Amino acid sequence: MKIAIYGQYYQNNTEEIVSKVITILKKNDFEVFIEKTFAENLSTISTKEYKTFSCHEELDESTAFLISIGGDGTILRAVTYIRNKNIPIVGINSGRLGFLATVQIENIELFINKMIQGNYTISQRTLLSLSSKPINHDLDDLNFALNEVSVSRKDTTSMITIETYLDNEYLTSYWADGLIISTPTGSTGYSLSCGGPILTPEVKSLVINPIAPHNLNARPLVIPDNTEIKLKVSGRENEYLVSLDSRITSVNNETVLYVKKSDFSIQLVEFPEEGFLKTIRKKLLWGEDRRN
Ligand SMILES: NC(=O)c1ccc[n+]([C@@H]2O[C@H](COP(=O)([O-])OP(=O)(O)OC[C@H]3O[C@@H](n4cnc5c(N)ncnc54)[C@H](O)[C@@H]3O)[C@@H](O)[C@H]2O)c1
Ligand SMILES: Nc1ncnc2c1ncn2[C@@H]1O[C@H](COP(=O)(O)OP(=O)(O)OP(=O)(O)O)[C@@H](O)[C@H]1O
Repeated sequence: MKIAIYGQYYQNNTEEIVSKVITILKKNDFEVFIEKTFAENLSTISTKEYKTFSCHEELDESTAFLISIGGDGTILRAVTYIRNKNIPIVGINSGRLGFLATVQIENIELFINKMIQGNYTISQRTLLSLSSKPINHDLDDLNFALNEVSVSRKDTTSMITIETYLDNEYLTSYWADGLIISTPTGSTGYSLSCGGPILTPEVKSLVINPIAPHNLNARPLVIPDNTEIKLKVSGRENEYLVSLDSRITSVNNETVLYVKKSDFSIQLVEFPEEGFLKTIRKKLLWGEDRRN
């Protein structure tokens, strides 16, 4: 069986983490594939010994799991390799928060063995896809997001106006720094920081959340995830920013954006000991009250 390993950064402890993972995988006769740039930085790993992949086309669809080593940012990047291949992601958290990457370094052996033995569940995560009129080639290839699509002001402190339509029906024009359209997964990311609600991962909804609206009655709105959202942006500058997770580009004000649920989802491996409810308690200190 094939297993892919992906990491974005190389740190002091990377070597140790990767060799721990590989030792277990080899013991269980897995065929290991490592992302090329990541593998080239690993001095104790011979790239000749392992096959590598350097783009999504080179990641085989028959890969049983992709093990992501890093933080949440690394998982977001891993998604750009997996796309619609249905390869489940196991996130080892060597980063800070590790909200999506739930396996802590000290538990690598325990959880990789659980993965091998099938003691896990799959959490299906909705993604958003983005299209535009006129077509913008910067948005062509990586036009999907696990967390959110956002628009925001560019090169100005002046707010932008975001005319918003749901299934072609006018909703409102937000006057704000920007607007976030978040998936349930993204509801604990940027949207949360802008006062948005937390959605449990399997909820079939999206959140539309203005960024710092200068208005007392603009609140986050939860909508069904089969809604198509149309955005028309205007402002003092000729361009605005569009982000998809950690990726960002500029588009001009004539560009109309269409955001909708992608036709594929991402599978996150979830271990019963590290489920979503425990994660929000542990990592967001959800509901913690020092008086009790
Ligand atoms: N003010 C904010 O809170 C803010 C601003 C911009 C982006 N972000 C988030 O950062 C993501 C991009 O990640 P990056 O690594 O490039 O940026 P980064 O380095 O600024 O890290 C962002 C932080 O958000 C956390 N995070 C990311 N996705 C999360 C999720 N689904 N649930 C809980 N926490 C999550 C990460 O653990 C990290 O601590 C975006 O998709 C967005 O959700 C947050
Ligand atoms: N391959 C790696 N090996 C060891 N440590 C890593 C590796 N990749 C990332 N890290 C650590 O994780 C940090 C954050 O990584 P990443 O950008 O993936 O996550 P993030 O989006 O900042 O989220 P988080 O808050 O979960 O760390 C890095 O600055 C580094 O300290």
